[in-house]
Order: sequence, then C-alpha cells, then structure tokens
Amino acid sequence: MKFSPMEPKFAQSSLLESPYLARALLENSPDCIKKLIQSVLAASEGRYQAALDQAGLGISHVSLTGQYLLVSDSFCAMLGRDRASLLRLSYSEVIHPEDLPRSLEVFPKMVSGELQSFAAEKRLLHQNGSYFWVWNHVGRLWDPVAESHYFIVISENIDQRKRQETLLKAERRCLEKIAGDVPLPAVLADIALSLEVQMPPQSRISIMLRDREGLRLRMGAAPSLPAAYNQAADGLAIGPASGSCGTAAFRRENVLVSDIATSPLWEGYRELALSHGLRACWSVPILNARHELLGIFAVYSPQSGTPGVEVLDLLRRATHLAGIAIERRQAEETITRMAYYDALTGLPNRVLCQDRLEHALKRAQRQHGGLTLVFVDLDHFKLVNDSLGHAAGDQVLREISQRLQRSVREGDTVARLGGDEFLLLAEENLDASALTALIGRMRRLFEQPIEIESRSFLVTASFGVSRYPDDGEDAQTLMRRADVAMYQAKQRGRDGMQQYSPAMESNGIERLVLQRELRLALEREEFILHYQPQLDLASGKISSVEALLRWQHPERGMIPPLSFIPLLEESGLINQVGEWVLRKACAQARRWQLAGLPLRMAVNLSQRQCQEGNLIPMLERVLVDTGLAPELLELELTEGLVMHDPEKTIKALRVLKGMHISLAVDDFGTGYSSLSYLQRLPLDSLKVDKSFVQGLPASGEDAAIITAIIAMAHTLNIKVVAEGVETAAQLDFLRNKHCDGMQGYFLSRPLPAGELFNFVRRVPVLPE
Ligand SMILES: Nc1nc2c(ncn2[C@@H]2O[C@@H]3COP(=O)(O)O[C@H]4[C@@H](O)[C@H](n5cnc6c(=O)[nH]c(N)nc65)O[C@@H]4COP(=O)(O)O[C@H]3[C@H]2O)c(=O)[nH]1
Repeated sequence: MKFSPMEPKFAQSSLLESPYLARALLENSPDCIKKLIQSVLAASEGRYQAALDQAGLGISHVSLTGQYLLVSDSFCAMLGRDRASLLRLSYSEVIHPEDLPRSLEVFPKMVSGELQSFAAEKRLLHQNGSYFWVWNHVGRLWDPVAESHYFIVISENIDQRKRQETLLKAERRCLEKIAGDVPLPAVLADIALSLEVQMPPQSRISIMLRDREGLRLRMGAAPSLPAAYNQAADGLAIGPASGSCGTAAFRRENVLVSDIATSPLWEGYRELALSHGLRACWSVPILNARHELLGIFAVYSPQSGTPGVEVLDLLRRATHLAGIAIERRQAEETITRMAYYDALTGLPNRVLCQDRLEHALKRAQRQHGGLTLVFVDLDHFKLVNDSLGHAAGDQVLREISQRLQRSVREGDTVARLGGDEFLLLAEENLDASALTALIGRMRRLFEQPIEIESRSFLVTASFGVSRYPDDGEDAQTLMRRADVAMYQAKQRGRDGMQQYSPAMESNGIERLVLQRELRLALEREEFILHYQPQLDLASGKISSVEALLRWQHPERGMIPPLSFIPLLEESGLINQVGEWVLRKACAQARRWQLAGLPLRMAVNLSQRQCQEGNLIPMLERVLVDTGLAPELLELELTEGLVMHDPEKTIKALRVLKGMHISLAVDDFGTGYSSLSYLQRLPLDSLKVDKSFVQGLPASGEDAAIITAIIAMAHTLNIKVVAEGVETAAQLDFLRNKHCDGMQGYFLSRPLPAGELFNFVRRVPVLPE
C-alpha cells in the first residue's frame, strides 16, 4: 500500500458527501464505484493524516522494506525535511548507523508475530546533518488492501533530555578525572570532546590556558583541531585585537566572531584560520571566583554564524567545568611549589636542592663522575635590609637570583638555601681553571649595580667550593664543607672565594657554622626542654624542677647547652631562645599545676637577657599568656651576672621580687661574689656549684666551704640548694648540715616532661 500526499479537496470528505455516490448508485458503473471507493479511502486517509499532524508526536508508517509510507507534519518538522523528500527516504537512511542493527534484529521478530511492539531510544538524522535523540515506539499493523504488514512508528523527541543526561554524565566523568590523578591536558581534552558532540555539527573546541605572566595563551587541549593550527595558535598574545581568544582573554568577556573572514579582530590570523576551514569562532573566558583569567574556551565552526542560547548555555557549563579543572591543578602546583621552591625567588629551596644533590651524587657514583658545589653568601646583606627595608632586600635577592640563574649552564641547579645564601650545583668535578672561570663569571654578575628606588647599589658575595669525590662522599658533608669554605672566604675579607680544605675544619669555622645553624634551630623547632627535679630536704618532697635546654641537631644528635649557649649569647640569639625557654617552661608548669602537681619551675637567665631592657615586660607577658602564678616561677642567675653591674642588677631583681618571682643564684662559689653583696639582693636561694659537692664528704676543704655557705646564707634568710649530688654519702652530709635542698643524678637526671611527671608522682618522698 502506498500513501500519496492528500489533495485538500478530499481532506474533509465523507462517503455521503462524495459526488460519486449518486452516480454510482444510479449508474452502477464499475468506474463510478471505483472512484467512489477511492474518494472514500482518500477522505479517510485525509482525516487520519490530519489527526496525525495534530498530535505533537512524530508518526510514520514504514513498509517491511523500510520505506516511509506516511509521515506526520511533526515528524517532518523533527527531521527538518518536507514530506515529499522524506517519503523518498528509507528508515535505514534516517537512523544513526550505530542504532540500525538493533532495529534490523527486532523487525523480523515483529513480522513473525514473536514481538507485538518494540520501544527504544534512537538517533535520527536531521536535515542539517546532526543526529538527535527520539524515543521510538514501533507497532505492527495489517494493511488489508495490500495484504501485508507495515510498521507504525511513534517518535518522541527526547533530544533535550538526552543532552542534559549526556552532559551530566560527561560532567561527572570530568569531575572524577579532575579529582583523580589524570593530567590537566587529558581532562581538558575530555571536556572538549564531550562538548563537541553536543554542539552544531563539525564544531571544534579548543581550551587555552593563560601563561604565568598573563601575557599569552598556551594550548591546553584541542583534540579535534588540526595539529598545525594548534601549534600556530600556541602562545597567542592576549590583546585588544588578537583573534577571538586573545581578545576575549584581554576583555574577560565573550567574543563571538560570526565570520572570521570579515572580523577585524582576526586581522593577523585570518589566513591561518581560513586555511584550516575555520569560519566562526566563539570564545568564552574561563574565570575564577575572583574574576581572574584562567584561560579561554572556544568553539570553532566551519560555517559563519553566531551561537544560539542553547549553545551558549552549554558553553557556560563546560567553561565552568574547565575552570574547576584548571584551578584544581593550579592549586596542586602551588602546593608543590611551596614545598620545593622558594616563594620569593622561585628558585629550588633547600629541600629540593638536597634532593637534587642526592640524585646527582647517585648518578656521579654510578658513572664515576664528579660534582661541584658553590656556596654563595651575599656580603653585608643585613645592612641592605636594615638601611633600606625588607622590600628592598627582597628586590636585591630576586635580582641576584635571576643573575645567578643566567650564569649557569643548563642542567646546573641554583637554589636559595635561605636568607642571603644560595647554592650552585654543577654536575661535574670542575678542575681549577674551569672553576676559576665559573667563579669569574659569577663575580661579574655582582659587578653590575642593582637599581632600587632610583639608587644603585653594588652587592658583593663570598663563594665557598666543595667537590665530589675530593671533599666528601655524601650530600650533608659536601654542603657543610662548601659552607665552611665560604666562611673561610668571608674571614679572609669579603668578595672572596675559597675551596674547601680539611685544615678549615678548625674550631673557629665550626663555631661560625654552628652559630648559623642555631639561627635556624628555633624555626625548625630543634630545641627541647628537659626537667631536673629538686628535692626539699626538710619535707622530703620534690618541690621544684629546673628547666634545662637541649638542642636536637638533625645530624649531630643531642647537643648539651654549654656547647651552644655561649654562641647564643655571642650572636644575641639568646634573647629569642631565652624567651622561648621561659614560655615553654611556664606553660609546662601550668599544665602540671592543672594536673594536680604544683611544682615551682626554675629557669636559667643569661647575662645578656638581663641586660636587655625588655626583660620585665617580657616576663609579665609570658606569665599572663601561660597563666602561671609568679610564685611558681624561679629565675636562676649566675654569679657573674649579679656581679657584672651590681647596682643595675639589684634594681632589676627588686622589680622581679615585687612581682613575687623567686630568685636564685646559680653555680654559687665559682665566681667572686662577696656575701656582703648578697645581703643587698632580694634572693630566695643559693645553688652551690657541683664542684664543691663532688668532693664531699671526703674533701675537708669542700666540706668547710659548704658548711660556711649554709651558715651564712641562713643568717641572711637565704635557702641553700646543693647541685650535682650523686651519692647517698653526699646527701647525708648535706642533710646533717641543714642544707635546704638538693638536685643531682642521685635523685634523677634531667628528664623529658612526660617522664618527669611520672617520676614525681611515683616518688613523692625520698626514702630515708
Ligand atoms: N655531673 C653532674 N651534673 C649534673 C648533676 N645533676 C645535674 N647536673 C647538670 O648540671 C647542670 C645544672 O644546671 P646549671 O648549673 O644551671 O647549668 C646549666 C645552665 O647554666 C645552662 N643552661 C641550661 N639550660 C639553660 C637555659 O635555658 N638558659 C640558660 N641561659 N642557660 C641554660 O647550661 C648549664 C648546663 O646544663 P646541663 O648540661 O643541662 O647540666 C645541668 C645538669 O644536667 C650531677 O649529679 N652530676
């Protein structure tokens, strides 16, 4: 059976209205009867077609051979074709090739009656070449005239919903990739490909990224654009007339160029685009929440034109997704950079430098090669900072780091180790002449004045060199020896260079190196406190503890205080470290107090700390901050300190006493303090130096001194504590002489906080 397009005159006809009815009845001629039947049939088809056209659904009749027999208006509209052209097509020409096999499988089953109906999602070809999704419901009908089956297909356009679904799926997939380890270009390529299938046919997408300087766009992903085009577009300048993308990046707004052939923005790039068949380009900036440019999302089309609302909406969503991907990767890069690169200069930091050195060492060991390390330290850099301010200091460091980078060969590492120190790592054991050439090159970098705030400065540097394998086998040793050599260079006058030699490992250099490491120790939290208990001999109870500083050096292990406190004093660092000790000890005492263990905390004060004008306010601040009652704090002063400037000291001590802080003189007996001064000092106790205790009880002289000290101190109402008590005999002697307190290994060594707490709780009273 073949339906032909209805003529309008039949559209409203019925049997009764047929002009052939009367004649057929009257004439009873076969011709008339045939015409009557035809007119009735045509009328019925007309009504059927009208009914189909009224329905919003696309309806079609398809023969068993797949030919369209009848199509509704809305089906024609769906496919963008007129009825005549559609009726010339077959079902297999309209359905997506991937969706056809399933239909071919099912149709015979429907013909045989095995299946009555069948429904599935299919893609149909629009006249413009794109496919769209429909929900097809197929039923089987019998044509009594043709005496054959045919199919009736009802198609509902579900393209919008399907696109949304695909888009959501693509978004989810991209988000999973973003969250995973997938590299950014792969994520962006996925976003581009997912969007291309949603776009008008033959659309091609590119995603470009803003470069670090914000001057150019780098190709992020453009999987469907020709490679030659991508190559040429990579590095596109961001500017007011720089194609669609460069301009959109410049304006930070959409730039929708409908025809590249005529757009003035494409002046310099027209030929390139047209030669690759690109005619329209719609560029959308990818911005973050702070409205900063991350990149550009662009759709290229081979036809001129502007995007519809739907396309713009899709673009907006895809741009958002690309923004998330870029920002996430940027955040990851920033975190990595922060861990391995110096924020100020962008150079590798100490961690990365050490890592590279380790790797270079392994390579050198494998290949029997060599390494050269040049430690660079700016001369008098502190002066720049102090006189011009830190911003100027930063500028100098940035300038120097750029110059150093320019002076080295590719493959060499320049790192900033901290402050004004840099390290150059060259992966070969440079001989004397090569080394002289390198240092000469580096020196010349410093001959150029640095301009800051229209003033020019000359900065010089000192260089220390160590080499593998000559000067060490491991990274730590090589770095330290380059450092030692640099100090030697400094010692010999600034602006010099020294190569490491074992003779340099003298005390002086060691001290300087230690001093520098001490500066970093606070930052790196290498200091800790141990606590030694003090026993009150009258009550037999532990009444107080002394806080004793320790330095946990990363390479040298635990360093005792007497090896570094003089260095702290020398460098002035003792004030900072002293405040740290005080704060830490007071906070600890407060914690013990809250835990039901109110122990007095004794803290050592150095001479330099006492001479600083801000000791009293600092103490007040620490007590307030930690919440420790001043009665639970004791300050231990050395004899030397008291005697240094007695008048000034007396004044300061009176203030401290007024604050209810206890005061003790430490190492008593080793200095020259006369007891007459002591009576002018508001002291609570004297701590007799361990050198007098060690001879007890055998040494008559020590016994006599201690007996005299105890007697005199008691007349001045000052308590006496013996230090360094190591034996029961010493303790007995002291008890007999009415010494007030003792401290020493016999009771306990200095302990970490946790152990001290357990110790005191376990041994509250010393057995007789
Ligand atoms: N042979 C022997 N030694 C004993 C015995 N009992 C305790 N000691 C040691 O004697 C020292 C007592 O501390 P100090 O006289 O204040 O002497 C301290 C103190 O002057 C100074 N110091 C420690 N921590 C600090 C601090 O935080 N600031 C300041 N300015 N100086 C500190 O370093 C000095 C040495 O401290 P450490 O090495 O911890 O040495 C401690 C302690 O471990 C014993 O029975 N036998």
